[in-house]
Amino acid sequence: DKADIGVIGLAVMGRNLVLNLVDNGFCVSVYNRTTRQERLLQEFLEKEAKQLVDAKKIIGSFDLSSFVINIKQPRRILLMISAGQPIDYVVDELTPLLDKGDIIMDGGNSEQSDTTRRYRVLRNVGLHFMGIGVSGGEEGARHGPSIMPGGSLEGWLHTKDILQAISAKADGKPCCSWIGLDISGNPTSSEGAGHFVKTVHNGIGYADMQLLAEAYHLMRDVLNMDLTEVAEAFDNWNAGNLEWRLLENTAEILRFKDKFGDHLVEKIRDAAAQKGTGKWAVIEAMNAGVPATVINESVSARFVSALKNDRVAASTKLVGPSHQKFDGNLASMVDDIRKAVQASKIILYAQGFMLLQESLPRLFGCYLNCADLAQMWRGGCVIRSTFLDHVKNAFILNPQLKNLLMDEYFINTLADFQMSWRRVIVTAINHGIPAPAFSAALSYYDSFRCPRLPANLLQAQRDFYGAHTFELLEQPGVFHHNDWNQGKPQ
Ligand SMILES: O=C(O)[C@H](O)[C@@H](O)[C@H](O)[C@H](O)COP(=O)(O)O
Repeated sequence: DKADIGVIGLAVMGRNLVLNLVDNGFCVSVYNRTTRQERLLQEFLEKEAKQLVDAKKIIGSFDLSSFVINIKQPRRILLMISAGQPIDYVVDELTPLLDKGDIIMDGGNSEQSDTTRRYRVLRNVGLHFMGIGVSGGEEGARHGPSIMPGGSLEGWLHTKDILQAISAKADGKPCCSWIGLDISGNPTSSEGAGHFVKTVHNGIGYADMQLLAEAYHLMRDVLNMDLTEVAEAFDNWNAGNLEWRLLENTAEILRFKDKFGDHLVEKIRDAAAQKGTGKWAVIEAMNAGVPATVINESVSARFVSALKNDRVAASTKLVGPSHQKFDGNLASMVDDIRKAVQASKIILYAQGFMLLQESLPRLFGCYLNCADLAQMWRGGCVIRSTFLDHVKNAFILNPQLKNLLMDEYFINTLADFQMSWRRVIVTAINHGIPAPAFSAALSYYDSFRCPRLPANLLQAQRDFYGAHTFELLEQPGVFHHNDWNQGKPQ
């Protein structure tokens, strides 16, 4: 029997997706470039594949042409390899082996413009290219990731059944639906839109993680809570109405003790790495003119953290507030921090969805169904949480909603939480604890709800030094230049 689909790349994500595909009854042709170091295919066939009920469901090939021959036509091929050059390399090798109508899906974290380029090149030779965002790590790949498919609509028509079968489910619905609608809401091809949605997902993930890191920093260094107490607090929050995967994982991390009985997390060097997706999201936000300040601060916080040695040196020179013991009510401050996390999260998602709504038409000439996307992120992915139900409801109530902050549920939640939020940031400032994501979120909130920002002065300054002109309040759209030297002695 020929395989239903082919998978190239048997590292963590690839091989777990293969097992997930077999669990869902699909026969899979597998291939992995064999290098001296890597005998992933050999190992996979000898280990995981052997343990399967029906090992015949996996067809291993040590060369690309037999890998291709083993797949039913139109062939559906999923690449689970590192983004960048390796994709171009494999696509160039594959293309001559394929027939018109075959489909290549890139399931890695590729940059959207690379995906758009590949989509256009392959379209010209009759092949369907899709860039699909896959989120959820090892566990997600094995038991159901969130899948964000974009690119060739024709390709989707042939892969929808497989991708929705292996994806996570939330409320019984797959966390996988097509990304790319035309102006009247019909599905349309969308070039790199699927990967761009994944990039923004990751940017949001960075900020979700940063918010929890800032909460932990305050609870550990200002409230002097030990990590087990912090983990308990996080579990209580999760038992409440959050059900937030990252929060669950973070509590587990805080509890984890190494063989010496010490909290491992406290031994980890505080210099955060990043592979690029968060940065791409920020760059696109700048291009789109969208203030994605919470993601921006979270990416920058990783850059600051990476200056570990400089920070240690600076800590002996730069003066902060004298240490004061926290003398407030611990339980209410912990609850204030919970509200600060949730309020900041609302701002973060409002900015994230605005970035997507602004960018998809501009970059890919297509539109997004935001309620569908909230459903896609409701299960399987790194950012999954019941919070996304409120996002989904907001867009079901008003599909044209431009900013989540104008949705009733979020307006009321922010009204309830804002004073706690302010207390937390003031406490952080008074204790010299950095809270870039909390602060950026609150600043955006106060800016967005401010009818008169001081940007009138910015316009005057720009006109003063560069004659860049300004509008008058009573005459929007008409630009004036003022002679700021008039009346001055020449
Ligand atoms: O959604 C996911 O499953 C993850 O986000 C995944 O894509 C990956 O773990 C990140 O890309 C790592 O990102 P950094 O290395 O940049 O933190």
